[in-house]
Amino acid sequence: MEINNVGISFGGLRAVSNCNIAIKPGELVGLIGPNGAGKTTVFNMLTGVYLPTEGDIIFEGKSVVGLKPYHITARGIARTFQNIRLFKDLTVLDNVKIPYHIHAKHGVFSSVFRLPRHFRGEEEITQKAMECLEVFGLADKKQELSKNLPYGQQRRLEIARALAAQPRLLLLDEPAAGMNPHETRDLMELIRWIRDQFHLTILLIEHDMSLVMGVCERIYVLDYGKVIAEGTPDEIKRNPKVIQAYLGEEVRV
Ligand SMILES: Nc1ncnc2c1ncn2[C@@H]1O[C@H](COP(=O)(O)OP(=O)(O)OP(=O)(O)O)[C@@H](O)[C@H]1O
Repeated sequence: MEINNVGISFGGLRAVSNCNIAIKPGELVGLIGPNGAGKTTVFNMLTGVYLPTEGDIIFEGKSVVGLKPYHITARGIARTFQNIRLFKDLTVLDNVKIPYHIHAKHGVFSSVFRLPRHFRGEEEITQKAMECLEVFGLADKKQELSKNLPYGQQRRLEIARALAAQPRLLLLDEPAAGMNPHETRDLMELIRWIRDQFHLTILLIEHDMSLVMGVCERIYVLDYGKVIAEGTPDEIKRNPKVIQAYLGEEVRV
């Protein structure tokens, strides 16, 4: 994935400018920066929520700029949100089944007329969704309404649902927000594991510096909408520009 000279303005505000980020297949990369630096805006441009004012975003050799979020998901990019956005009144299982339909082979025709192909397709989707829930330790919660899960499990379910869209690039917006240190550590191990297991590329936004440093192989730092540094966790920790950008914020490294 390549973000080439991307920028966006909201009225007079340059939220992101001249942003260049390149991620190779299989990398686990962090995107960090102080509050309001433009991290979520970058995710919103990658997923078609916002249209960049300039620049291009190339995924697997083709531009995704101008595509609708649904089409971008179908092209292989899935995300989670800073504020959990589950289908609250659906069960845990249904939350994970829905994205599998993007790739379902049984079409609308066989579903409307309840043809055998529809039932075979549904069975296959249920099985895949259950396997996905197993990975996230949520299989025994399959019939619960997602809104009734404890917070940490809702966060895991959101990642499970993103994974169910069978992406090749997974974007995680503060996946550990609100989790306790124990849950956070487990989640980070899980993120590494799913990257390896499902051959994913992952870009994640995270506020907890120790966490980003521990899990990511490479990090980009945004400040006032600009990439001010890129490097390994060690390089980033020592980078004077990064230290300067974080002055006044609590930095846990
Ligand atoms: N739809 C919008 N309309 C106007 N301004 C916006 C919009 N979306 C984002 N912004 C502004 O763009 C800037 C970057 O916001 P963004 O949410 O991307 O930052 P962030 O780095 O993700 O911050 P945080 O760490 O606090 O989540 C902020 O000044 C924000 O107020």
